[in-house]
Amino acid sequence: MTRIKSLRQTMLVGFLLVAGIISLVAYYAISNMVGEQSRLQQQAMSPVFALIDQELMKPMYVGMALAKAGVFKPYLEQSEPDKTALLAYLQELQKEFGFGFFVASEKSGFHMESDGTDRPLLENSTEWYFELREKKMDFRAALGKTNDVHLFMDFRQLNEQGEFLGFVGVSKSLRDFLEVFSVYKQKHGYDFLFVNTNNEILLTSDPRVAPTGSAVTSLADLDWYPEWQQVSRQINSQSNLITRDGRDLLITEMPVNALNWRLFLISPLEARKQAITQTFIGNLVLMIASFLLLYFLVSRVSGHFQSTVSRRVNTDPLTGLSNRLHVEDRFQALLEARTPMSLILADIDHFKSVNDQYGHNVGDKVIRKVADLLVEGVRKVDTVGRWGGEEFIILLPDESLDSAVQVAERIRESIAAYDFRSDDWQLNISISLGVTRASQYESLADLIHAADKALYRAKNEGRNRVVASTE
Ligand SMILES: Nc1nc2c(ncn2[C@@H]2O[C@H](COP(=O)(O)OP(=O)(O)OP(=O)(O)O)[C@@H](O)[C@H]2O)c(=O)[nH]1
Repeated sequence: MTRIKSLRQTMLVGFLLVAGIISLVAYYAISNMVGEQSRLQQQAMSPVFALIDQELMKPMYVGMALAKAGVFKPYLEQSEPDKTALLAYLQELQKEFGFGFFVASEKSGFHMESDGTDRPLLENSTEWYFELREKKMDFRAALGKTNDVHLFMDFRQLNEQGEFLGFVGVSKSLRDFLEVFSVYKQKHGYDFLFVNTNNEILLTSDPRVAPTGSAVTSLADLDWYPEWQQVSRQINSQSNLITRDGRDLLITEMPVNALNWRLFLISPLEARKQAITQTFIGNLVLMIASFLLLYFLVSRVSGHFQSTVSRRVNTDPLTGLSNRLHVEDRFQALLEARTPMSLILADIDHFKSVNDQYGHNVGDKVIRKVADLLVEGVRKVDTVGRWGGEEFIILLPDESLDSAVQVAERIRESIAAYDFRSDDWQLNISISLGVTRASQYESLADLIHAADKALYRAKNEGRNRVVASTE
């Protein structure tokens, strides 16, 4: 009972241990995946912020600072400003910051750029100026429609009295953007698109949809956009997975508030998948190892349980010999295998007087010792069982009656010669044995009946002897 209880406890502890390991591994696996996903997400995003900052925000803030400081106002307030000095100033700024600067004067009606361009402000050639003036816009970032497309950031200029003086600002060639973008694309593996409120693509790393002097591509013209829009509406997410031509694309939308634009990041998932697959394989190996451990533990525990149970079911508790059940099973197995065998039935002589004289404990000790001597006297293939109180049975496969009689005789002698003793007792013990041989298809009961008759004769003939069955 105690053994079963401790077995149960071991199993419980084992299961708890393995459940704990599996939970830990699962937790570790999930947090690893999430961690990996976040790492990749961050890895993808951080260069984008650097890009926006360096390529867009910096020109915008420089333009804004110059406009606010009013550095061009002296030129804008004069009807005939010193254009040579103005151009020199614009060029100096371009050299300093690495992008273009421009001034468009309402009073003297010209538009001058740091690359030397100087053109009159006319409704049919500088529409942007008149459009911005009409709309009274303070700031706008837009593409200039010339052959060499530029991004212009225009800042409105007013004098002290609030009268309109013109526009000043910065410009960057789209070619410059494309160069920077292709470096980013090569390094980080994704495309990006900047679109304005009209969904027009203003800046992009994809030359196929980059604006030209004559045409601007709309977001709606891109093959992935309708599906992306539908998914993002459905699940209310700005980051969605789209499959195009067998490729998984993760497309993320982010607002660029300062410019009133939106940025779309299009990243193919192959590289990300590889990293996640690696993490997954690592976790899978851990999982399998845990399951193997669980399997190992369960089979160890169940194996132990099974052998304990089968030992308990098949063994006589006093002697450790096979019990009746096991002897019967063993006999059946030999019968089915058509193995010829002999059978010995042995009984301790005058055992009642041992109990009566020395008590049951001494009687038990004698029974145990006789059992040991029986086992010592036979082969490994033979089965020694306790049939009743002081009665034993031995199955001897492939043994003829004569040799079984010889075995019985040897055992009898060894027991008769053994000095059964302890501090306060000493006994002469003998056994009587009946031997029989099984012919095919005989039942165990029949065999025992024959052996019992022989044993009965041995007892009658004076005990401490072997009698072979004559049946
Ligand atoms: N100590 C002990 N005694 C047992 C056990 N099983 C049976 N006995 C005793 O064994 C004795 C068997 O006695 P009997 O069958 O009368 O025969 P016997 O005294 O051995 O005499 P013979 O067999 O005729 O030589 C009885 O007293 C039983 O109580 C056991 O497990 N332990």
